[in-house]
Amino acid sequence: MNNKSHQNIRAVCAQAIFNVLEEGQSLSATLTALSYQIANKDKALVQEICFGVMRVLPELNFYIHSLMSKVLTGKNRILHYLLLVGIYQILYTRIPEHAAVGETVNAVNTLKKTQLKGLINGVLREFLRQQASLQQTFTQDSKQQNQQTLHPSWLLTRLKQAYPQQWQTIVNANNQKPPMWLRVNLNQYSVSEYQQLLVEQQIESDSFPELPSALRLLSPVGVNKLPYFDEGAVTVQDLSAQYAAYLLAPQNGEHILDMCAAPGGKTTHILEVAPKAQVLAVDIDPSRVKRIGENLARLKQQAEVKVGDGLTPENWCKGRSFDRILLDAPCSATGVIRRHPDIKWLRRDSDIAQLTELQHAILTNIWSYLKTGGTLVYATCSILPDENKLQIERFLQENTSAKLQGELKQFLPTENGGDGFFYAILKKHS
Ligand SMILES: C[S@@+](CC[C@H](N)C(=O)[O-])C[C@H]1O[C@@H](n2cnc3c(N)ncnc32)[C@H](O)[C@@H]1O
Repeated sequence: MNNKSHQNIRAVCAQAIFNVLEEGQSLSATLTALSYQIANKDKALVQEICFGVMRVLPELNFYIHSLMSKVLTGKNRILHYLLLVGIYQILYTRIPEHAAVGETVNAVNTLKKTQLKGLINGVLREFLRQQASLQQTFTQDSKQQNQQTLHPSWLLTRLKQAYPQQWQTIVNANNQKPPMWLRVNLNQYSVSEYQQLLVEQQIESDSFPELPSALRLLSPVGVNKLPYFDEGAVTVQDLSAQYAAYLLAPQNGEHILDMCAAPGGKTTHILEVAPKAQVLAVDIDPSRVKRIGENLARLKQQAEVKVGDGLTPENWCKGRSFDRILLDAPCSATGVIRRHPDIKWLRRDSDIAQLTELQHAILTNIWSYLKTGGTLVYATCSILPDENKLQIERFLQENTSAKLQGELKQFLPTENGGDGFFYAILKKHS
């Protein structure tokens, strides 16, 4: 795309946030769709603003509701989101105030609402005048206690119930920017060898003794900065997600089903651990399935890749059976809120029961394709017991051929550590 199609980036941010909060689109998907409007040099700032607004949304809304007697609605709703973009920059970026306000006010023209330029300018300037007292009210007023957690109340209720001692730590971890973890391809480099390559690029990292492949970068970088990324030397993958392939313990020559596999983060790890395993990777979403192929190609790995529904395996794997199955089930993603803060505003309490039923149905359908003596690893990036512990307890009660191996693993998100994740290893007996 040429530069002419690049827009005022504050306007693009307001549009992206509108698409998430009014249209229910995921932030990553909407930013991909809008990316042709954003110059490469601006991409990091757009990400920073949009993800940041999602992270602190209740705080920004509190300021706007304090400053305006009537919030913007209807055809002018997009300007409400532009105001969030403006205030976020003032509070959370190093952009000088005058530039943050000036650029945000200019975006009103791009959004073809020129008649409201004065209003947007006025609200932002009033915010600058009242900033200190508004911030104090937000952080200290006991009426704002729920809002201060920056989480929706339905999720807070569930977290408090499940983790009466830890919910605050979870909420704090969810409100941080996520660390960037790498999975080193041990077929190419040891962790210490790759760390050395990183040092040569002035990229600092920590290793993590518990997992042989994991490295945490002290500050995130674009993948184009990672040595030999295109040659498959490393994959970007959170620490907790890296347990999946080790718990599955695939062996060369075995038949493995990677169910709900897209975009293939765990498929490629399975093949790094057992390069001669016969892997079938299946996912319901054709556009995401394409990305499994791209990831396999980067790592020069072979697998059978199919679009298929976990609810109807008879349509795509009739007559086959597997030594091991990884079911990385669709879930609330409540363990990865710090990576996808839009989840807080896209999910509804009622989604949890629906997801729990979907997970149960996929697990039950897929179980009959596991050989006797085989292993199934059930995984989610959720921290809610309904999708995890209670799900597995119900399955064990209903299926006498299933036995739990080892303990259930519920990882909670930790600051600078891994995401929230859950694993259960199930063995099939006759
Ligand atoms: C947690 S993501 C998988 C991440 C992947 N395993 C990885 O490591 O890269 C869950 C996946 O489940 C897929 N999915 C949702 N419902 C499904 C269904 N009924 N059958 C198959 N896949 C489904 C989604 O398209 C999504 O890609």
